[in-house]
Amino acid sequence: MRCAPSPITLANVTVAYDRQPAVHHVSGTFRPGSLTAIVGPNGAGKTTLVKAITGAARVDEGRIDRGGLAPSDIAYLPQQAVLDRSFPISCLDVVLMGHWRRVGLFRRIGPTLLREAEEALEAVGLGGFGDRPIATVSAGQFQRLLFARILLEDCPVVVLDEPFTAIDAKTTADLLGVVSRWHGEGRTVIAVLHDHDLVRAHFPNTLLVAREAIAWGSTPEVLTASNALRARQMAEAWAESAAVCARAA
Ligand SMILES: Nc1ncnc2c1ncn2[C@@H]1O[C@H](COP(=O)(O)OP(=O)(O)OP(=O)(O)O)[C@@H](O)[C@H]1O
Repeated sequence: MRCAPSPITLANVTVAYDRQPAVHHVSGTFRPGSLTAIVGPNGAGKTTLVKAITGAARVDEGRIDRGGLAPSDIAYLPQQAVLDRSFPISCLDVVLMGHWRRVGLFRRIGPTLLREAEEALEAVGLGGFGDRPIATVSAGQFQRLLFARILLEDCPVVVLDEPFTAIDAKTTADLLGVVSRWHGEGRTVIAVLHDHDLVRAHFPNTLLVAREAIAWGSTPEVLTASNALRARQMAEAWAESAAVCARAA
């Protein structure tokens, strides 16, 4: 790992689009080496929150303390829908992009880096796929590819947004194995997920969001029927046309 993970602390974090808060007043800490699921109804602010954590969205109020880590120390896998697979490059090229933080865009990729990329492809079950154009791989194979790229990035913090959506059971199981490997290596892993059974089985900690943090702690304590009901009620009560958050910061 490039460096040790630090706690990531959210203090009263609000993120807004056009002054309309998407998620607000979230406080809490992702401990170093923790494995946390972020769950909540559609439109609850999960993606917005992880974008703020990775530095991809601006925090309007409050603060995110990454404990000295830069946003570039955080590997981020966005939702599949935002990724364009028509780009004419090979699977190996995609994985090699995982090196750029360490070597820059223009340094020659030598045999060691190339071998690491091939090993990453093997690790996600895509040995031999290096020369394939990305337009020819399935959605599940492409997700494996993106996990291989994160393997190369070697970041202390990994943030995944809905990594198993539209992915079959075998691919999900294999990629959960990679998540478990990252956790075992002491990295901090945060994943936005919708499948509560999967969260219960594989994620020790959970943050339940419905525009604000409904609960954050150990998964069995967070994923209760009463918290789920509260989250649903909060999400349904949210008026999209509501004015700027009225609650005092
Ligand atoms: N770029 C944007 N501009 C304006 N509003 C946005 C933007 N992105 C998200 N929003 C709004 O912010 C709110 C939270 O969206 P977000 O995508 O963070 O929720 P989510 O919990 O990840 O949802 P889902 O589970 O459906 O992916 C929604 O009301 C959404 O319409």
